[in-house]
Amino acid sequence: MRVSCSYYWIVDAVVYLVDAYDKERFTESKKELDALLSDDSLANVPFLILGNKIDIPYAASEEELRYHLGLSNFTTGKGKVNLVDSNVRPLEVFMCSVVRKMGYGDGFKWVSQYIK
Ligand SMILES: Nc1nc2c(ncn2[C@@H]2O[C@H](COP(=O)(O)OP(=O)(O)OP(=O)(O)O)[C@@H](O)[C@H]2O)c(=O)[nH]1
Repeated sequence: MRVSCSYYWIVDAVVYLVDAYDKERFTESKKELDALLSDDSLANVPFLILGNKIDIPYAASEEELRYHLGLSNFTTGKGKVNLVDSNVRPLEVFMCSVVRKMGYGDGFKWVSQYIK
């Protein structure tokens, strides 16, 4: 059963939270992410990918997560990057720890520049 379309109507951005510690589920995470990225109703919507649980030593690094999610060549750059005329969907990976309250703030700041 596919229910994802019932989660959103008008979407300014997608925040996709991945457990960076749960390496066995990276394939599943990639599959779900790919489905969202290829969804026509989300075309051009900025994607913030958060790699969570980096307080755990064995958690994947940012580079590892990019690789396993197939994003190595698709991230558009941190900081202020003007993509207005480029027709490129803003997409970036930020690592975070929700329990330590760190990392996600930079991600939300980054994505907010693309929300009108
Ligand atoms: N160490 C650590 N634990 C966290 C962090 N964020 C959430 N957790 C813990 O992880 C446990 C499970 O939460 P999630 O991984 O979010 O679980 P879930 O996504 O609902 O479940 P799954 O779909 O099975 O992964 C809870 O005990 C959380 O407290 C984090 O940043 N660091």
